Amino acid sequence: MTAQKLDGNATSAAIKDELKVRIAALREKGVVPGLGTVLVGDDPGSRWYVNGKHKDCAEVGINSIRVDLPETASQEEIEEAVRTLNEDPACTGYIVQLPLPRGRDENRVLGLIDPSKDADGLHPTNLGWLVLGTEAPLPCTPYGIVELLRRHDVPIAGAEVVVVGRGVTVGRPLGLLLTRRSENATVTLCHTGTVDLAAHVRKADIVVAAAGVPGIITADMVKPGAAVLDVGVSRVEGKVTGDVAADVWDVAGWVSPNPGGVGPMTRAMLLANVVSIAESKLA
Ligand SMILES: Nc1nc2c(c(=O)[nH]1)N[C@@H](CN(C=O)c1ccc(C(=O)N[C@@H](CCC(=O)O)C(=O)O)cc1)CN2
Repeated sequence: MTAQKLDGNATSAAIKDELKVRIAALREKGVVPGLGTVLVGDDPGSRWYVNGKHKDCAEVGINSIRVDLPETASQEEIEEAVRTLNEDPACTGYIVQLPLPRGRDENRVLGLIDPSKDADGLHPTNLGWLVLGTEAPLPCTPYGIVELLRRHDVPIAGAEVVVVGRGVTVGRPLGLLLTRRSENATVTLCHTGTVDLAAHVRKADIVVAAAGVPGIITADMVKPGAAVLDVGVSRVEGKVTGDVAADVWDVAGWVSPNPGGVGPMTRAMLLANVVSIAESKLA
C-alpha cells in the first residue's frame, strides 16, 4: 500500500483563493497590504524563494517591496534596510530572508524588525507570544505544517509527534505550536545529538523531518500508518532532496512530498500572516 499525499501545492492554492477574498475586502476599506523582503547575497536557493514570495504577492493582490543587498553588505547596511522598512507605511509586513551571509548577526537583525510588521513571526517578541499562548504572527513553516495536517484531517489532538530538527524557523516553534491547548499533541523534539533517533521515531503518529540530512528517515523507523512530513532541503547533484527516504511511502499513512509539500505551505502562510497583520490594523 502506498501512503496518501499531503498535497502542499493543492492546499496552498486553496489558501491563496481564500486570501484573495480577504485582500479584496481590505482594499475596499482602503487598506492595501504590502510585503517587504530583504535579501542579502547571491545564494540561488534564497533568491528563488524571494522571487516566489513576490510572485505569490502579485497573484493574490498584495503589493511588494523588494530590497536586494550584495553579498558584501555590512551588518550596518542590513540594519539600515530593516529600519527603512519599519518606517515605510506602504510596507505592512516584511521578512529578512535567512540565512544571512556568514559573519552577520542574524538574531540582532531579527530583533530590529518592528514586531507589528514581522510577517515571519521570528521576532523575539512574537516568539515570546507563542510561548505565552497569545495570538501573534506564527513562523511560516510550522504554521504551514499544522494547516497541512488539519486540511487533510490528520488527527493532531492526542497524537505523539516527533520533530527531528531544533532550528528556529521549524523545530523549536513547531513544538510550541503543536502543544498549545488547541492542538493538544505530545511532542518530542529530536536533533543531531539524540541517542537512538529510530526508537523515538518508531513511536510517533506524526513525524516531522527537518534535519537537512538526506534520507535520515527510513521505512524501518516509521510506525505503519503514521503521517510523515518532509521539511529537509538538501541539494544532491543539483536536485532538491528531502529527509525522507522513498521507501517510507510503503509504510506511512500520509507523506508530504518534497518538493510539493511543506515548501508551498510556507509560502502560503507568509501571505496569510501579511493579510492578518493588515486586518489587525483595521481593528
Ligand atoms: N526569513 C525566512 N527565511 C527562511 C524561511 C522562512 O520561513 N523565513 N524558510 C526557508 C526558505 N523558504 C522560505 O523562505 C522556503 C523554502 C522552500 C520553499 C518551497 O516552496 N520549496 C519547493 C521546492 C523548491 C526547489 O525546488 O528548490 C517545494 O517544497 O515544493 C518555499 C520557501 C529558509 N529561509
